[in-house]
Amino acid sequence: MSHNQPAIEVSRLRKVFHIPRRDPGLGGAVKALFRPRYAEKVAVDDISFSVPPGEIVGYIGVNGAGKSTTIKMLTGILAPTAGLVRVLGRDPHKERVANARQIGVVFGQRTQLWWDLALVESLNLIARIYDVGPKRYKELLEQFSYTLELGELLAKPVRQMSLGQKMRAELAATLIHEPRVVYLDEPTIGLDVVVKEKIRAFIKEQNRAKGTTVVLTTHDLGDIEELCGRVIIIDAGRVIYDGPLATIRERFGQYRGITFETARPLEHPLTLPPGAEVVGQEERRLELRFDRTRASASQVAAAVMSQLEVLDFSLCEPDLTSIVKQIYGGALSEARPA
Ligand SMILES: Nc1ncnc2c1ncn2[C@@H]1O[C@H](COP(=O)(O)OP(=O)(O)OP(=O)(O)O)[C@@H](O)[C@H]1O
Repeated sequence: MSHNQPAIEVSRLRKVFHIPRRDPGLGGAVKALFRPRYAEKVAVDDISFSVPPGEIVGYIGVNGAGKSTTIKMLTGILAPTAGLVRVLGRDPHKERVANARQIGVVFGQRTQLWWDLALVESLNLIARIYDVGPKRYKELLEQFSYTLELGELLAKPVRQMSLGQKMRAELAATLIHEPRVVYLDEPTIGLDVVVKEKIRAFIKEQNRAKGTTVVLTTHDLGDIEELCGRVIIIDAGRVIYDGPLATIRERFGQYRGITFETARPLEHPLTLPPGAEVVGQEERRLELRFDRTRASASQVAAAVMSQLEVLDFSLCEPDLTSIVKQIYGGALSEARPA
């Protein structure tokens, strides 16, 4: 691979799924058997981007946006309907074996470890499958044991591990053959803050030390904040933003969310300070958003509490759904969808 060749290149990529459609009931089942009909679902709709070697890029979007489908085409599991994919210069679907040697994948919920084997035995096997030399393997095992704190986990079978332990084990297994490109799908989902931090530090270190290219899919904006200089936001199969995280932070860091738990459901409209608005409401939960340059959290809280009996409230950072909504609303005029 030459120096200026991107690690990943995707051009006009499309994936269309054909979903069998049938009328309800037995009649429908019989009819479908003889004359199957299909509905088309365009999961990835003309996506292009390229990732230089050594970059950590956040690939984000709300549920169903098309992230996993893109990753599956990048790993070679799925063939594109149209368009081009190149990973380290290869077509990942046509050259699956060669591609697999140089990539690593963590899919949040699934495991590549042997359920009943002690972690170290799984790692031994994986190292052998990927031809990791014994000396290098020993070094890596030591490094990983240190940064991922694998210590007493090495002797433990995966079935006995907690969620956070499993994820640390999974990362070790994925990186033990030193892949040049790594796809991480929700690597910190469901984990507590301490484990999240460990995992983020590990990813950062691998990237810095080895120039590993990382594509990170996550709903956790904390992961993105800490790891990614660049984000690609997709929605309904299309790229709606591709650029520095800093731009997103500047434009949206302005907004904060505040959620109230109230004694009774809201019955009348609220009077709020300028820059504050209600964005969600259900039963006894009230979600507000406010512009930090125009109102403070305490002003908003005081206004709500003077009109409603509040049991509890919490502040939150802007989430992805609200960012996507604002992009559609024109918050990033240079990145508006076509
Ligand atoms: N094998 C399949 N057959 C039919 N439709 C599919 C298939 N896989 C995905 N889809 C559909 O394609 C769209 C994109 O799905 P995809 O899994 O890529 O989204 P995602 O962004 O990864 O979502 P999530 O964050 O929920 O994982 C969804 O509407 C989904 O229902």
